[in-house]
Amino acid sequence: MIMESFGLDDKYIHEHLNSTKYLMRMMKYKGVEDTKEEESGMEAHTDRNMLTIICQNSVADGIEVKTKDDKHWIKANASQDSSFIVLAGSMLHLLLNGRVLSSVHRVMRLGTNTRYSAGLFSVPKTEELIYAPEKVVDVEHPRLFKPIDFEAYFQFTTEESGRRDSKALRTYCGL
Ligand SMILES: O=C(O)CCC(=O)C(=O)O
Ligand SMILES: [Fe+2]
Repeated sequence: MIMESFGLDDKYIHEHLNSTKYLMRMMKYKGVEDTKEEESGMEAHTDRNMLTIICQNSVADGIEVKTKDDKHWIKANASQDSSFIVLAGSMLHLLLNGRVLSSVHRVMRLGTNTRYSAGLFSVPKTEELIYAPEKVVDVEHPRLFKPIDFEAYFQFTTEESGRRDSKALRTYCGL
């Protein structure tokens, strides 16, 4: 499991799991008119939650992930072995002190067929402040973010149009 490989023990992981809730969302994207090649389905953004698992129907791939150098979009097609796409959100980026990147992604509507997707979003429960544990902080990896209240951060991103801002986390609580 991802957290164990970062040296976090069972106790920490259980506390973390107990502090997480799960939301499931089904999404439907209309196909484009056959005169058009492709159109936006969901604009570029970074998920604000912890971890997202997306399952998209084979009719239309759709999800594209931005490369780290910010120059290209790559189609994030589910492989033949697994039909899921896993995306790290801003909260996982904060929790692991930047060691996992939360990718900027978007949905494109390609072709005339309707695209359906199902997303499972793990979301921190609001009572707990979220911060990187000492295990992932050291001289080479100084603490990047202040502890935050997820709900307050979420609110910030809606007010400051931060959903479109891939640097919203840094702006809000960067050290
Ligand atoms: O519908 C999809 O495939 C992805 C949706 C998405 O990125 C989101 O809801 O954050
Ligand atoms: Fe997303």
